Amino acid sequence: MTGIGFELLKTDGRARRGRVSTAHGVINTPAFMPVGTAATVKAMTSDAVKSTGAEILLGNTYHLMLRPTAERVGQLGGLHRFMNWDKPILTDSGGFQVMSLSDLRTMTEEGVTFKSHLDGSKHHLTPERSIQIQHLLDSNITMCLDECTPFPATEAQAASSMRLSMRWAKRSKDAFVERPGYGLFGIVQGGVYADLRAESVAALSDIGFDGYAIGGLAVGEGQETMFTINIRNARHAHRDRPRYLMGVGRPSDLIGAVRRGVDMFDCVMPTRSGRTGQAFVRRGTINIRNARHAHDERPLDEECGCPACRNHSRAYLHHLFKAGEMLGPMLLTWHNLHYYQDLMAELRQAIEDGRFDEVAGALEARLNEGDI
Ligand SMILES: CNc1nc2cc3c(=O)[nH]c(N)nc3c(CCc3ccccc3)c2[nH]1
Ligand SMILES: [Zn+2]
Repeated sequence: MTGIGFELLKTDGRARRGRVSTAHGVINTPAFMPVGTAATVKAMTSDAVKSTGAEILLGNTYHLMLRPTAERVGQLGGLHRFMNWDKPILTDSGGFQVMSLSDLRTMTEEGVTFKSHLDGSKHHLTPERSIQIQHLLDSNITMCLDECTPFPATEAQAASSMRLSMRWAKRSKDAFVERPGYGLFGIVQGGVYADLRAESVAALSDIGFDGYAIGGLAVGEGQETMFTINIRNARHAHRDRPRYLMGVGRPSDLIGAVRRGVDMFDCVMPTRSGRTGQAFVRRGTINIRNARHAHDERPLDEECGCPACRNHSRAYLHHLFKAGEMLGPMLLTWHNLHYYQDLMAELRQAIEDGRFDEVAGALEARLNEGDI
């Protein structure tokens, strides 16, 4: 398979330290991938994202097909050139965003028809069209078009939804243009039902993909259920291919999922909550808008090397948010992404040193230290 390369460098229990190689560079795993929905990681320049340590970022088929359209981005040389990001890019296939963003959508065997949340115009997304859009975007890692089964769902609903996604996975694979350094990931569905999940892993393995994503989670099922499903999926899915847990998560979710063998993660929490004033720090979370930070001269996190923590006090960041200054969301986004990358770097090092349980345990204990 020309696609993308994956080297499994070290394991410590089920935790894995690996490396994914693509046409635009290498991704050290376990990896956190910042979300850059509309060709921008909101409030961050490409250089700022790079300075956090991120080695790959995510784009969205749904948003970019609506604006500025995939054809426009393709015409301008693809997403890397369009947003001046020369490292790897992964794009989602659009199914999840259609279900969570657009209204008036109809699902058929063929694909999904929906109205744009921007201007109400009508659009049609099929596996073939989604793969073509991601090719026009020049995405290094393309995701199959799938249906993220709603939660909760009965076993019968989850079964028919998963089986549709498996038929779409085959159509996605048939439409994908194989190129060295570019890959296609299948997405496991099956709701919270173990045997449906196993059926989905088997179906995807028979088709053959460069990597396997665990879909249908982080949709309200809760951490324990997510971990339980995740263990089963991780055990079944190929040892020698990357595993991507979609939509996960908070720092404690990341630590727990790395422990259970996951290699790649995405989540809007660090960026979205950063913009609202929520900072993730080694001892938990801080809502900078809270009055108690108004006179606090300490940085968000003494151990953080980001521009917010090196140059500013909590009092200043509190002021920026109260004053509605755009520098506030910029600095908190920057801090959160920097912290997430530091966390992943610490987990990679712990696996390399064979100290994952000890390091992860200490990190989890600090996250619950309380009042900060
Ligand atoms: C927040 N929780 C969450 N659960 C998800 C489940 C699925 C799923 O079952 N199928 C697909 N295709 N995507 C999912 C996503 C979106 C992840 C994403 C966002 C932005 C850019 C690139 C990728 C999810 N996100
Ligand atoms: Zn910081």
